[in-house]
Amino acid sequence: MKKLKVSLPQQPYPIYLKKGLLEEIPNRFKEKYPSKRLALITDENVEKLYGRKLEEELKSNGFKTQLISIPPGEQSKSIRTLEEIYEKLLDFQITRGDILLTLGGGVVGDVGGMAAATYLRGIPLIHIPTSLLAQIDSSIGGKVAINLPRGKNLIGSFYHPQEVYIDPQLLTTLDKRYFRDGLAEIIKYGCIKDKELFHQLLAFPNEEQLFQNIEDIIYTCCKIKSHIVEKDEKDAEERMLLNFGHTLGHAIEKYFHYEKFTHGEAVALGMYNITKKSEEQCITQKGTAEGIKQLLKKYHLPHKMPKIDREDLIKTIGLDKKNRGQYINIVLLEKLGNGFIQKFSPEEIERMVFIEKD
Ligand SMILES: NC(=O)c1ccc[n+]([C@@H]2O[C@H](COP(=O)([O-])OP(=O)(O)OC[C@H]3O[C@@H](n4cnc5c(N)ncnc54)[C@H](O)[C@@H]3O)[C@@H](O)[C@H]2O)c1
Ligand SMILES: O=C(O)C(=O)C[C@@H](O)[C@H](O)[C@H](O)COP(=O)(O)O
Ligand SMILES: [Zn+2]
Repeated sequence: MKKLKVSLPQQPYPIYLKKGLLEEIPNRFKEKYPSKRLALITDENVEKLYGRKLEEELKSNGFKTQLISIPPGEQSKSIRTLEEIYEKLLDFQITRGDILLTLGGGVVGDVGGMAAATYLRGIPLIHIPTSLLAQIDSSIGGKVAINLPRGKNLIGSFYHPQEVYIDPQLLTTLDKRYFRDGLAEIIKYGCIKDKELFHQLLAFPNEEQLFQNIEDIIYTCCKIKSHIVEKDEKDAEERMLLNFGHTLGHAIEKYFHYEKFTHGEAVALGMYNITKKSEEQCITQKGTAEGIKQLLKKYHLPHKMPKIDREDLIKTIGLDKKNRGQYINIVLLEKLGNGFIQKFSPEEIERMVFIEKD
């Protein structure tokens, strides 16, 4: 078992990483949380694969549990789904002395975490991430959110879990498209902080070989994210680096109504196209964009900007949470492995997001 820690002064929490960890959870909880009642939030896919079995085993270990299953996919990051979760938590009469467990990908973690952060003004939360993206990104750092039609993650909070349990074994059932979603965020870490990781991803002959090394890759990503969150929990500066590719990426997701592109695909588009632009403006070292393009193509992630109404794009970018006053903060690369935050005026941003056809 590998263990990391997010050492936040008010609420440090452990991250456990081990193949087969899911099966150990009922016994671990029996020792750690004997009298707690557990609400288990998952989605309909993960419920069938893992949720029902986990609930049964928790029950046979004496826990009173309530399984709450939401439709899979981005559309569940909505006020309507959140309200449905609230109603079920109310029926279950969960209290602040109990635990809300999320078992799923980033969508379950975000909307389930939002419920934990707000129901009764806060219920203790534990994440059991089941997608690659959730294991290397969304289950750590405390960002929880839902979308509005006009913008991504516009409603949310910083609400950290008490613990995170990562079982890479669960990735064996993950659809390739969503495995690649997680790869986009791993590529992001390589771009902003770790060029060795970037080159390692390039060096794997194929996804199968990469998967052989997934536990070490997950550990590396969790370490990078934990370190950044410890330095800047609330996105004041350094943590914005984790948003590389997201200014354009979130605008793309929203423009296509959170349907056409997954989050990882949109972030891939954002990372490449903003770097192409910043290279053209001699902000980024020549050749960086081409390197990103090669890696995205290797793992079947998109790089060609879809046709988007410019006004809509500019308007959505104007809502980005990294903005401060009239200025828009965008994460750029000086070179591979070295991200930084650049401030743009609204006029300057027009030049940055006018994307010619590739
Ligand atoms: N809070 C954060 O810090 C943070 C970080 C990154 C991304 N996110 C958010 O995460 C979301 C994307 O997360 P995602 O890529 O996990 O998408 P997701 O939660 O929609 O999961 C993708 C699909 O895989 C299925 N699935 C999940 N685990 C599975 C498994 N083990 N086996 C088989 N199927 C499985 C799900 O049912 C779903 O159909 C976006 O909303 C993004 O904004 C949040
Ligand atoms: O944890 C962070 O900080 C991130 O930016 C991680 C991102 O990968 C993730 O998509 C996050 O939800 C985006 O944050 P937001 O503040 O732009 O909603
Ligand atoms: Zn992301």
